[in-house]
Amino acid sequence: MAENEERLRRTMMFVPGNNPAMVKDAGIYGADSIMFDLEDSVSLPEKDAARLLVYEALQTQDYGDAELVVRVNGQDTPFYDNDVKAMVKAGIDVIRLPKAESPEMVEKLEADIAAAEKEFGREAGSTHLMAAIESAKGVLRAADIAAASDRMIGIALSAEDYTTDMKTHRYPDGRELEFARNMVLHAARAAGVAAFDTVFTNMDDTEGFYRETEYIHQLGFDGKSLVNPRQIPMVNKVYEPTEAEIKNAKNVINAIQEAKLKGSGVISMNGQMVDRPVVLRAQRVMKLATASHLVDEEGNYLEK
Ligand SMILES: CC(=O)SCCNC(=O)CCNC(=O)[C@H](O)C(C)(C)COP(=O)(O)OP(=O)(O)OC[C@H]1O[C@@H](n2cnc3c(N)ncnc32)[C@H](O)[C@@H]1OP(=O)(O)O
Ligand SMILES: O=C([O-])CC(=O)C(=O)O
Ligand SMILES: [Mg+2]
Repeated sequence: MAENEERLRRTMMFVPGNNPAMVKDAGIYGADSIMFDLEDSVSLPEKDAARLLVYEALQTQDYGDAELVVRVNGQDTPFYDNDVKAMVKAGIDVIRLPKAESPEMVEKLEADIAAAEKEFGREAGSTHLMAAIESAKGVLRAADIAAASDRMIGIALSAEDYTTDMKTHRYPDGRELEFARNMVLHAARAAGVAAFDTVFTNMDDTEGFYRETEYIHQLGFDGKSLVNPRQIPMVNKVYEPTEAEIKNAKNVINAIQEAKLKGSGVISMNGQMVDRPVVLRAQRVMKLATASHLVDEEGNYLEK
């Protein structure tokens, strides 16, 4: 799973699986991950048609470097088995389990994926999975859910269903989500997987979207689930390191390389101690700077 752990996942865009135009064009907006939805954006009569459409698109469309994810229907629905089989057969990168409430649910998905890989001649272990936490039960078991499978790439908070379960709704200040956000984030970090914040559904409230994204970026989330392509550049903007952060990160990496040549793991740079955590943070800044096209191949800041 090494290559997945290293992936940037700032933007994971939902694409309704029953909408041919959206499914076809989903690759043009530059999302880090494209998430085809077979669950709540697809009405019951359209479930089979959506699965067929996404299956076909995965065979024929070029989605570039984007990670391809599908949200299957829940394990308590008659659609789940066919969803998992078809998506593994099509070679999807990641299956997202909605409404995850226990590690046993993740283990079931893992077993179902493994069986499908065998049935359809896919490489064993090549299909990854993630879980969406959408209820009080799920939040309270987030740590066990996040650690339940070697195929796990991340867990996501799903606040629309979660606030319904909690008998509240979403407020502009997001205080109703504080506990869940912190639980999901800590569970993800403890398990060494990615953490995704929930969707923001008011497309006209740009200010509110920026406020929420800045907040979850500050907390430490890897990124957000999105519902609209207009949200992608806004998230990327928030995750873009500043010129000062990039220049400092480059200096840190240079300094630690020099120190290593002299056999030391810790040095002082402009009076500031530089050790492993500082270097790891600098490496993440450089990765985000590269993704934002803000540095050249040597990591030098590109003046705008
Ligand atoms: C609680 C939950 O489960 S949330 C997850 C499930 N929900 C979803 O998946 C909803 C996904 N989003 C959408 O369907 C739409 O973005 C809506 C309904 C929210 C807004 O739709 P619109 O007002 O038409 O969006 P907008 O005008 O910004 O669309 C601009 C372009 O982006 C496309 N687009 C919009 N949303 C998406 C999307 N999620 N994926 C791919 N393309 C999209 C539109 O088709 C349109 O393309 P065009 O210019 O070629 O015609
Ligand atoms: O995963 C998400 O953010 C969307 C979702 O299903 C929810 O909020 O219930
Ligand atoms: Mg939901």
